[in-house]
Amino acid sequence: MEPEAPLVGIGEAGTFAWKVFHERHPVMIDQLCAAFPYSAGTRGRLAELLRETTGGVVEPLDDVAPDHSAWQAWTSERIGRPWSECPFLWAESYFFRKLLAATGYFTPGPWQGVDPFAPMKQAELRNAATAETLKSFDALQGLDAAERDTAVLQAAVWGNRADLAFQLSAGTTRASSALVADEGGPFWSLFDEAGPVQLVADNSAGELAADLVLIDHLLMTGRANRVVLQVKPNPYYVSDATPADVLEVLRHLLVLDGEAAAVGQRVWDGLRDGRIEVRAHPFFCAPLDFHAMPDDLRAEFASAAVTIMKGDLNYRRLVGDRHWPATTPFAAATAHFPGPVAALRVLKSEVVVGLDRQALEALGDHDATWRTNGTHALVQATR
Ligand SMILES: O=P(O)(O)OC[C@H]1O[C@](O)(CO)[C@@H](O)[C@@H]1O
Repeated sequence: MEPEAPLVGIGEAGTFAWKVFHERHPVMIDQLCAAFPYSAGTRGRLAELLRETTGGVVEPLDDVAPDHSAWQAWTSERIGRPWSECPFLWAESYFFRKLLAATGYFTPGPWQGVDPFAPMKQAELRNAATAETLKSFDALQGLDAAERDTAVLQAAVWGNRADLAFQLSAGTTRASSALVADEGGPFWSLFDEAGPVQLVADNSAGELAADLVLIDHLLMTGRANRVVLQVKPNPYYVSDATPADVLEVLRHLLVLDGEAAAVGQRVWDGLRDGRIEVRAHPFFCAPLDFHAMPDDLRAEFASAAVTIMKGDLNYRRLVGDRHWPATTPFAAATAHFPGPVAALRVLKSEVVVGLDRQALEALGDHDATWRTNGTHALVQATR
């Protein structure tokens, strides 16, 4: 593989990453200011954040949050440099960290610890589409084992469409078409004997509910003897799941009927007896890819029988947020990862690897909107 494929950057006007900063972020900030009675000071800081990140230079953090020194290390090289020169992955993460600080999330006072994205996540959890997804879990009971494997996997993959940052520009009604890589067979063969599984979650609400169904299924079928559900330590990328969101989704499942409630109860019991554990390593909000993960997290993944990476952002962090040729083998792009790994993702950014040439030709690489418009997904797996 090419080790030096260029990083995706945010500087080139009109590119997908540039649009995230110049078109999507202003909409998101407007939504936040409509959802909360933020003071003029807070609104001013949010406006300044937009100005800084779309035309300014990288400014240091001015808060004293517990993660301040970690961020100093992650940002020191870029302070004073134009945002337009920054890699997309780095820039987006720092944007969200600064956004939290601007809302007072880290400052003692009434806004400390208030998740600015909570209203959106709660609305998503209670909307009609999520209700329909949760109701559809009832059908699992009537399926045979192979059909149930397929249904649970599909729900976990397509659940990743429920991403509020993405919906800000893509709209909510997209037709699903296809899996650009469909390695369901290799995915299930990773679980040839029961072992500990790591599931690195992405979004809350319907996606997290589908992830809990997958976790329950792995435990119920004896493929996993223990599952660690990794979530974000802080609100991030709008709808990413935090520990508080896990509880919110679980409580929501428990008051429903049917299979959703049954899964909720089994997950609750699993949390109580230790077969399921929720963790929120600080690195999951770092502006770095998984090549740079710290030793303790690497050791966690190394001790897992299988790690499942959910979603677009985790995919970018897994393979590196670079302009890889799409035919770069998934195994080569993830060779740095310390154990068997699978990716379940709806495509919402340009990065993709592991496609065969024929599939790529059929998709038409001259019009690359399939890479970013949320109509395509993938299941990839490697030992
Ligand atoms: O929730 P997901 O699947 O990680 O998607 C988030 C994606 O949305 C974006 O913020 C913009 O598409 C990407 O940067 C990111 O990869």
